[in-house]
Amino acid sequence: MATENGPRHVVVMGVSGSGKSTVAGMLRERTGWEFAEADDCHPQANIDKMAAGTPLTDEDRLPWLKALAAWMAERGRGGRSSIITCSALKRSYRDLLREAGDVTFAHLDGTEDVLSGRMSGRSGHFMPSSLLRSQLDTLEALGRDERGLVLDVRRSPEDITEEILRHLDLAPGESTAD
Ligand SMILES: Nc1ncnc2c1ncn2[C@@H]1O[C@H](COP(=O)(O)OP(=O)(O)OP(=O)(O)O)[C@@H](O)[C@H]1O
Ligand SMILES: O=C(O)[C@H](O)[C@@H](O)[C@H](O)[C@H](O)CO
Repeated sequence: MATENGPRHVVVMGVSGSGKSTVAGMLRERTGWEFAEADDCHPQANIDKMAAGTPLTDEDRLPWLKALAAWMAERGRGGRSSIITCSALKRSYRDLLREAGDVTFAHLDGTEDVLSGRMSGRSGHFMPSSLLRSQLDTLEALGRDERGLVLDVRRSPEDITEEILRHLDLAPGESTAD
């Protein structure tokens, strides 16, 4: 639950194929908040590495996470709320992102079965389904002290979006562009 009246930031998180882009797109439509897709912010070396089937290391992710935190913080300084997609698999990664200000994590949670089906059902994405296991092994669940919520990916994207909006205390249908 948000505790401030200033700008807020939502990180739609989860492993590959969990629906981050889909849900974040709906949230953006509903809120009018600024949006960044973390996959677009990876350096090419990271994309190439994942496309070749090699998981990223902490070192690979660190500059990328810092850049995402800086992007949110910059919006916040301008009084603007924002939404990003980001795997945010480890608590230490989320600690970095939290430095941006009032950050809520919406974790899209699903089993390997469901997620691998979704990954193989899409085309033209650099991420191979073979990396899903390492993503799930790396994932650290949200701690009770971390601001956020967990959503089952078997629900519809619309339903998930509504729940995130309710969690943020944003009435359904309300446009809150700020
Ligand atoms: N709640 C949902 N129910 C059913 N299908 C979904 C749901 N959310 C997303 N999908 C579908 O699952 C696939 C993966 O979704 P999406 O690309 O949004 O995931 P992602 O987490 O952004 O993936 P990545 O991090 O690998 O880019 C897409 O084909 C999308 O249409
Ligand atoms: O931290 C990571 O390993 C990456 O961000 C991955 O999660 C992918 O970029 C993303 O999921 C696209 O499939």
